[in-house]
Amino acid sequence: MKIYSAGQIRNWDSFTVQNEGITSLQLMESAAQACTSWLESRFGIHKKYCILCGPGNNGGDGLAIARLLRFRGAEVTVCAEMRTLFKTPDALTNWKEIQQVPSIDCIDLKEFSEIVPAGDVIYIDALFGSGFKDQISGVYKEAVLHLNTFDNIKVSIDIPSGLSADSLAVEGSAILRADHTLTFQSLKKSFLHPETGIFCGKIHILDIGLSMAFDEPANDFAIDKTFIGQRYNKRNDFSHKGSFGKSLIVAGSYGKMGAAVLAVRAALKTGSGITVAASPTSGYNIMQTSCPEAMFESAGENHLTSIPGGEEMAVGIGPGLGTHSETAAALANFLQNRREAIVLDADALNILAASPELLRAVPPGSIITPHPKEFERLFGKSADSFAKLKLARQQASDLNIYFVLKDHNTQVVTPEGNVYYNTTGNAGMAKGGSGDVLLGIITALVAQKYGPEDAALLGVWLHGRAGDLAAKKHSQEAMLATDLIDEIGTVFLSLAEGV
Ligand SMILES: NC(=O)C1=CN([C@@H]2O[C@H](COP(=O)(O)OP(=O)(O)OC[C@H]3O[C@@H](n4cnc5c(N)ncnc54)[C@H](OP(=O)(O)O)[C@@H]3O)[C@@H](O)[C@H]2O)[C@@H](O)CC1
Ligand SMILES: [K+]
Repeated sequence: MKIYSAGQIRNWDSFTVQNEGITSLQLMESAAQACTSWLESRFGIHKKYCILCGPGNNGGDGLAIARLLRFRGAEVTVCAEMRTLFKTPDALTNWKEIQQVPSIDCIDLKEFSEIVPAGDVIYIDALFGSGFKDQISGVYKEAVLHLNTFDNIKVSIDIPSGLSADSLAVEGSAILRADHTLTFQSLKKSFLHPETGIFCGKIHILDIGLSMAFDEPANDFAIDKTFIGQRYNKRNDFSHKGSFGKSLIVAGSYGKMGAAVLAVRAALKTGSGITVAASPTSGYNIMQTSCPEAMFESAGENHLTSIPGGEEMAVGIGPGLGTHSETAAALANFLQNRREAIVLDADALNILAASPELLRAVPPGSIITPHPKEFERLFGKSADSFAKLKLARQQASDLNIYFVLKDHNTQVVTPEGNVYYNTTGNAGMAKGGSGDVLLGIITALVAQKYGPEDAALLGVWLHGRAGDLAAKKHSQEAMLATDLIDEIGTVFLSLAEGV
């Protein structure tokens, strides 16, 4: 799914009006109907709503929702700024319609800050949407700050008010903290960054009938199920283990063999035909017992002192390696001789951070998977996640490599400057071992001849989906990286069925 900017969303709106033979007022009605149906299916009928309406079309949506909810038997109060009222023709039309509907209470927004919340009222935020600029002030700010103190359920229409669709909010500005955001047709960029996404609560994408023929270039994408379905290659019945390639997982040191085992098990479960663990000899028994399906290649005593060439193999390096100077030298030597793309994580990245000149030796097309601290060690501190992404885009292009920036919505950054936000995964995955599993998954996909972009995209999506299934079974608190590996099979089954 493409992620359009606020300006492009406006173009999408106009395109739909021009090409689908509907008016902008009908589009507003369609948006209001989608929201009303969602509210009823979620909260039931005959509920009490208080709808805060802003001056533009987001406010117009709120008014149309108020009318539809009232017709369906809900108790509805509308709060709007009576001094300036509504600025767009469609919002004004809906304001006139509201006057015809019996028993909708209308109160001035300036009185809202005096309101004491009633426990059973659901608050709808239709103050500002994609036309919002800068920061909230005056009566709108007071309303948002007051509403944020309520424990009641808060539902934002399209975007939490005060949040821009495309960028970080102005520091210190008021933003509505929603429990749910009902957004139209596609995700907005700000929903996918931690500083801004935190205001959205649970995000629900509603189809309001924007034209599917609309197509403008974009550099930002969300990795969703349809997208993955197009990139996943089903196995054919006449394959043998050689068809699925060989993975070499270079991982582990004395006391850190767990990370190596997780990466190797993940590679095995992701379908690598032949999987070899290159680890220190002290980890031999651990690896052979935990992963009998894998082969073992000794590459040092207690830490790695050499890295096998891995010719014709997909190579993933990093989990549990440690940063011993001999291991660092082995990695430097390997990079200088390796031509084909590789996957790097964890201590491999820490070694690169200590010798940044080595970054230039990373083969083109390689995938590196830093968590926020590892990225900072490699490229320095960024002011925020938007600035970090800009830096990652620049580095991916300069170094001709792919980044997997691990985060709440992990981002895959390509050398061409595209960013793909992952939409699977949960907070239960923010624990030791999860990154080791991701390295194993991506390496196994590279072994199966996925190009680096598809391996990274499919890898992060699959990893997150397996994490979601593990959380469902065990809870976010109790789930382990091994539980995640156990769910990889279920994800493949659903992919093969096209679900
Ligand atoms: N996408 C679609 O296809 C569809 C979109 N729809 C809906 O339309 C919404 C977008 O509507 P929109 O463009 O009218 O903008 P919106 O967010 O209501 O705000 C603009 C108003 O706020 C004002 N304003 C701005 N910043 C301000 C500030 N800091 N402080 C104070 N005021 C400020 C601004 O004033 P101005 O800048 O013009 O002076 C203007 O009056 C979208 O989110 C969705 O809900 C659906 O109806 C149907 C299909
Ligand atoms: K809103």
